[in-house]
Amino acid sequence: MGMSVQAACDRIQSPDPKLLAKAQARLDCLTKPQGSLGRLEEVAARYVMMTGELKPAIPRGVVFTFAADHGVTKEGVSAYPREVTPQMVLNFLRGGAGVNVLARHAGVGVRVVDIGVDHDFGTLPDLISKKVMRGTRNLLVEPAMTRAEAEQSVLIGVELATQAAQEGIGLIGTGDMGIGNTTPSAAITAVMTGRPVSDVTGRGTGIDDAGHARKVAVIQQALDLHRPDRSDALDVLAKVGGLDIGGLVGLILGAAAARVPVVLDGFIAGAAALIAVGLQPRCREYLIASHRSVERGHAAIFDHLGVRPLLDLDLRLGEGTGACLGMSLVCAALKIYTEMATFGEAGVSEKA
Ligand SMILES: Cc1cc2ncn([C@H]3O[C@H](COP(=O)(O)O)[C@@H](O)[C@H]3O)c2cc1C
Ligand SMILES: O=C(O)c1cccnc1
Repeated sequence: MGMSVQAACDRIQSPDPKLLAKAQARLDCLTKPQGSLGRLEEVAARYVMMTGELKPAIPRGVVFTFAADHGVTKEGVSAYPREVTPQMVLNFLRGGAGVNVLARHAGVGVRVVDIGVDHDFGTLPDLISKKVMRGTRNLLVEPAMTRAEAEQSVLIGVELATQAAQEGIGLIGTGDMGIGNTTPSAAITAVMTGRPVSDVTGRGTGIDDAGHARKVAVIQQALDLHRPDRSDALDVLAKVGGLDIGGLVGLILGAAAARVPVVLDGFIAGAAALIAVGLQPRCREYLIASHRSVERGHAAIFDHLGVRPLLDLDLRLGEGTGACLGMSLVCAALKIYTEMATFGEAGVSEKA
């Protein structure tokens, strides 16, 4: 691969705000009261600014679903057993998971990446095999990853996003599959936003009150033990993160460097975004948040990033399900931008 995380960050440029104004000027000529398509207008204008395409084609979209296991599942922090991670990977490859259905609905592809599942899949034609190791270590007792392992996970995401951009993919969505991954996501959120652990820790797959209390205690003990340095986002990712989250961090950085907009899924994607923005604040400009998840702490991520989600559907699944819906809205916004008639073309009178 030969690239460092630093080099990946350095390639990201801030978009030109003049493009936003140009796009808004076109939107204001379309046959509707000014601003009446609200956030669809904002999304279209931001897409134009991010990509630099003043007449954008409707992009081909792909959701990358990063799958990995988490050592912290030993502590009883999920309502489901660890074996579900590889089982769901096979479900993704057969097209039977929630993300497959919503991806078909949205007209986007799904690419499944094994970045750290604790299972030997052998060779499966449609699985992107990038296993760093068979799951992270238990963050309650030791760092989840070494710094080198965390970097490796990020660089895998960078490489996949870079390749997708080279293929002409114009919209990238984030997806995750990893039993236990709301625990590292909450840990990252607590560190990066500075909020108390109990404020940003939710029920994930649906743990009960006792399980939730255990989850909060596990995260608090891990933070007390490892003291991750929030000014060094890679340190946070390594000590209390996950391989799936690392892949998403790289996906965001690689997409931003290629000027490909990234549609974030739920809470796990939000945690990855906190790390990516911690590494390179400029990548924030390439993010579109699809929805606000039920998971406690997601709102704190949006507050911290200054990002506003498009949808609020009480989703709490992950996989990239919300991202698919968000990508469909991005395409709707771009069709408005490119297909609607202007006042001049349609002979409609403008505002008095
Ligand atoms: C059948 C099934 C399918 C899923 N697809 C995504 N997740 C989601 O739930 C997990 C995170 O929640 P927790 O931290 O509580 O384990 C992740 O795998 C996430 O992708 C699923 C979970 C299950 C059980
Ligand atoms: O917000 C999410 O993406 C989420 C929430 C709970 C469980 N899995 C994923």
